[in-house]
Order: sequence, then C-alpha cells, then structure tokens
Amino acid sequence: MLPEDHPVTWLRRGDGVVGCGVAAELRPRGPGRFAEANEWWGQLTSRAIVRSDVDEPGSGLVAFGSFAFADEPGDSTLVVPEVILGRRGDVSWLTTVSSVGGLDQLDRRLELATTPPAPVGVSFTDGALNGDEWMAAVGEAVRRINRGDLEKVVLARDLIATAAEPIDVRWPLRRLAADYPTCWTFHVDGMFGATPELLVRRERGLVTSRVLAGTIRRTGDDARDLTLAARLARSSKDLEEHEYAVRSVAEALEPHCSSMNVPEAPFVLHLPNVMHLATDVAGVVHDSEEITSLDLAAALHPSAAVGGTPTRDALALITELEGMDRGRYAGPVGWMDAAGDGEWGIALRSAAIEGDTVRLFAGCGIVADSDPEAELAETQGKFVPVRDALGG
Ligand SMILES: C=C(O[C@@H]1C=C(C(=O)O)C=C[C@H]1O)C(=O)O
Repeated sequence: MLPEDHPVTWLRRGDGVVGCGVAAELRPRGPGRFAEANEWWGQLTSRAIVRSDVDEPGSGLVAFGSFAFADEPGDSTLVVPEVILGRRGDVSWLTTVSSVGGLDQLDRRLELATTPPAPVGVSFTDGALNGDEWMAAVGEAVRRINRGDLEKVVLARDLIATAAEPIDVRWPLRRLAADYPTCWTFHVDGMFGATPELLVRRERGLVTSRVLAGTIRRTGDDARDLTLAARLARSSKDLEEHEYAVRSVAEALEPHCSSMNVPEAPFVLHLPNVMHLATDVAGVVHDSEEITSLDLAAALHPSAAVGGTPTRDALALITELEGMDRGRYAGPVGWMDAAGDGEWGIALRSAAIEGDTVRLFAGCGIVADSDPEAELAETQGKFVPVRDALGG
C-alpha cells in the first residue's frame, strides 16, 4: 500500500518502482521539455552522494516523469520522491533521499500508508466531443486519408467522470494493478492508468520497445475471442496500421543501435478488455554513455501508434479535428535512474485526476478503410480499465 503523500507508481506483475513525497521536482514545458528534463537530471545526479547495496536498474536515485503529448500547450513533470521502493523478482530495495531526515521520519511517513477509500457517486459525461461529433471527425480523417493527404492518424476523445468527493488515486491504482497485471500501472502527478504499450526500456545497454496498433474488443467468450484473434492477425487494415507504428519505432531507434531485432509479423496480445497486434522490438545501444532512456523516449515520441504517418501531418490533423488538449495522455510516462536506464511507457488507458474530476482518454488509429462506428466502439473498449477502476 502506498502512502497518501504524492504517490508515484510504475508496477507490472508486482515488480517495479513506487515512491512518495517530493525531494525535488521540475516542470518543463514546450518543445524542449525532454532536453530540459535530461539536463536537470544530469546535474542533480552528478551532485548527489548515493550509498547503495543494490546494483539493479531503478536502485539509487530515481526520477518519475510524465510528459505532455504536444509541444504546446502542456505541462510535464519530473519528480524525485523522498522514499522509493523497488522490487525485481527476489530483490527488493528501499531508497531514502536525505531531505526525509532520517528513519524516524520514514516510519511516520509509512504510517500514512492507509487503505484508500472508494470513490463515491461517480457519474460520466461526454468530454470535448460527443459520440456523433467524434464519429464525424473520424469520417473527415478517412476522407483526408483517401484524398492522399496522409496515411494514418490517431484520433482520441475524452470522457469526464465526476465524483461526489475528491478521489484518492490509490484506489484506481490498486484496481488497475490487480486487473491488468500484464500492463504497466502508472501514476505521476495526477496522470494515471494501466498501459499495455512500452515506448522504450533501456537496461544496461539493451533497449526494448513493445509496439501496439490494431485492436479488437473481447467478447468474454473464450472460443469466440480466439476466432477474433485469428481474424485480427489476418486483417489487412490492422496489419497496415501496425506496420506504420513498427516502422516509426524501428526508424527512431536505429541511429542509437549497433544491432536490432524487428520481428516480421506481430503477435496477438490478449488483455481483459481488448486484443492488440503487438511487436517487441529489441536492440543493443551503442551510445548509452551519452544518451539516456529519456532521450530515446523523446526520439520515439510521438510514434505512429499515437500520432500517425507522416507525423507532422498527423499532428496537425489531430489539433484540427480532436477539439481538445491531450495534456499528458499518449505522452511518455515512466522512470529513470542515475545511469539513465529506465522504462517509459505511453500514457494510454489513462486519465488525469484533479480533485473530484477525472478526465479519461481513448484513441484509435485511423487508416483508409476505418469505419467511424467501429472506432467509437473501440474507444469504449479502451475506456473500460479506468472506468471500472473508479467503481466502488
Ligand atoms: C491510442 C490508443 O491506443 C493505441 C492505438 C491502438 C489502435 O488503434 O489499434 C492500439 C494500441 C495503442 O497503440 C489508446 O488506447 O488511447
């Protein structure tokens, strides 16, 4: 259980890093947000004195970050918690950052690790666009693609949940971690969710990325779901959408890798709510002395899984058609240690929480033969994780 004081989370199957308190924080903005964060982190870690008995990525000083999707507008956060707990298999560690002021304070802090209360009186309303308006935007995107303006664009929409009282984020986090064990459950500064998509992980010179694109809803009937999974694996529309996403990731990683493995065909990733076409890309980085995992995330963002192809045209169309600010939705979220190793996911199946209001986000890749009604249904499937996690 996490303490109430500024909890941060990055968890998958019980492994990961969590923390609380704020020892240091940066709020970078604009197109230089990643570079500013890297520079700040480099200076901070070079001044720190670290004593550690553990030699695992994620031990010692760790920063958690959540970055805005777009260059403008948008706030991003990089935060160094006062207390960090890590676990990887049989190894666990606890890191305290000196401003905690000794073990007495730590005890007091951990006493705050209470059970969070369930949200009360939650109701949902449309966000920027209602269902019909959003389908019209998808129809327009399909027209532009067929006219030859671009190849793929990812369009998202939001849904607003309002509760009778402020929501304790630890409640949905607990539910998400339990219900979506193969996803990365995250929370940094109000942005939370359980993402199935790993933008980049860098550990000791090895880099991996899990690319998703191409989705089908699950029915709850296992036999039917298997038939649907086979259909997804053969669907030319989904394979095309997927190919754009894999290519964008492979091209962005290539300059940093001495060797790379990009599987030729995707596998089908089964989640409780949806199934995705998935490809795990891996490589050996040759520049880990100069380049951090956050630099790699910045080079990969926005991949065609959340932007489109070509990127610049897709971003312009997103601004034109979505009618909302994505905030940190679909931006990089994760952690990094002093060596620059870290894991950065894409903030999907996610929401922004502020007091009694939670803004949920979901989007879909649109290609030449996308059907607006099917895409709307897909967003509903993608809202399910956070929606259910807000239930009592
Ligand atoms: C954009 C989202 O998901 C992305 C889009 C997908 C698709 O269009 O098939 C699949 C996985 C993600 O890469 C989201 O969940 O909001």
